[in-house]
Amino acid sequence: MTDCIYLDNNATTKIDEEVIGAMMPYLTIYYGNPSSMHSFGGQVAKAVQKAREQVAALLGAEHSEIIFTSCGTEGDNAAICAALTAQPDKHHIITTEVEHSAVLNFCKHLEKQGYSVTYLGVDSQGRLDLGEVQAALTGNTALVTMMYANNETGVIFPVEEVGKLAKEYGALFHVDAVQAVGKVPMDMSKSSIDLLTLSGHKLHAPKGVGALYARKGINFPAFMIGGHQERGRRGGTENVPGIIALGKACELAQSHLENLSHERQLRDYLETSLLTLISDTVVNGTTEERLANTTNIAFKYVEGEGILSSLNQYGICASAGSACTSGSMEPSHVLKAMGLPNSVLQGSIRFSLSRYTTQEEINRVIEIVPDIISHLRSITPRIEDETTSSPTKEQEKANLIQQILEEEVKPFLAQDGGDIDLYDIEGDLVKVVLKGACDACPSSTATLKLAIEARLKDRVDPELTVIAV
Ligand SMILES: Cc1ncc(COP(=O)(O)O)c(C=O)c1O
Repeated sequence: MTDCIYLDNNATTKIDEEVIGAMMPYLTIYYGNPSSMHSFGGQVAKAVQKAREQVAALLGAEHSEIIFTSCGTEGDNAAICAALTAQPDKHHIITTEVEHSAVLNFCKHLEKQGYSVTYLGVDSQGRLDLGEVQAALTGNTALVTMMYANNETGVIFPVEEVGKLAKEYGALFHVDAVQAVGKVPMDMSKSSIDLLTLSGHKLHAPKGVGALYARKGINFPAFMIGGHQERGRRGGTENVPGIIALGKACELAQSHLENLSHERQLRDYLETSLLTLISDTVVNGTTEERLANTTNIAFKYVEGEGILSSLNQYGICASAGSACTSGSMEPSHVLKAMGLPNSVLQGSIRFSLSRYTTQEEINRVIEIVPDIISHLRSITPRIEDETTSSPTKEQEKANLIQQILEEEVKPFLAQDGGDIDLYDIEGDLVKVVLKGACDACPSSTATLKLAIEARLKDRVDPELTVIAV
């Protein structure tokens, strides 16, 4: 299928024709290596430099502050690593529960390495509480990392205010702006942001290229260690065609920033029409601080998967939950963090528009969706909100770990006069404080840790990690 009504632009975007035109010669004619000493490579190095300036211009940054990467995930991981490596004495990170997995899963990984991470929640509108950010900051906080705009709801966080708070506590501030760049004007020269990630395929450049902004003066140890490329901050021969494409895409995005009313008007028309025509329909996330191209609508009492597959039959592409989690029946972690009821969690669909979306396409969607919803509501059992919430998989896992620690490990330790003073279960990480006979000897603590870990891995989940002190 090549011809569809594409309303899934937060997942990826169509490559702009001008972008293709700019990059093609670097796939065919100008294939030199920018590191080469000869002029065939030198002209490519000049083109890469121009692209760097185009990216910098969109961000209001200096060209030396731009590091090319392979994608948003790499940018997020590299920025977080750099911030932590630059401050080896600090071990605390603040992030939010609604991040993309590129940040969320990396933070979970860092917890296993011994970092402590605070995951800030959001309210039912997907908004962050600045008071909670302030309360979480300490002198030990190395980094605050959060998204500019949410990929599922489009809700925009007050990043400048968060950055100012982070500064007060001497913490670095990284922003995952993968969804925001090209949709929100930015000026790093006046910003409180230290590190910022963007990804080419979200702004009409190809997949496989991205960029990271690192404020001048920030110690940025290399994430990928190799050659001297990117001023020694990211080794490896550059993805030249991708970089040229990204530069052009940023130039085009900059000129389009003034025309975002196109997406906004179509999005508002789509949203208002669907809410008016279909009963039991709500918008997820605040409609105040929100990306112009995104609407996340809950069609209550039906399954999102059913809606998507019906839309697909009409050639309409949308999304239920983020692209990386769709395919599983688990409701979106973003909507769950907003504390929304089951009926809303199940039937939520994200429509994300672009500058290519037309009025005719939106009219067609408005024509089709009410029929789809009324048909699905007539043939499927109504999804009700639970009065008492059943435990999630995470809760079930935590309950089993608790049971094993209480009923098996504690009696075992007690045989030698030992006990567990405290334990804490956070996802796949179990922290255990041993006491009594066990705390006298470090080697016996290490042996007990291995024994507890082996039992939990065997009985609960092989991914579990135990820290015992
Ligand atoms: C907010 C956000 N951050 C990071 C990423 C990851 O970007 P990439 O797909 O380029 O790795 C995405 C992709 O959907 C995203 O929406």
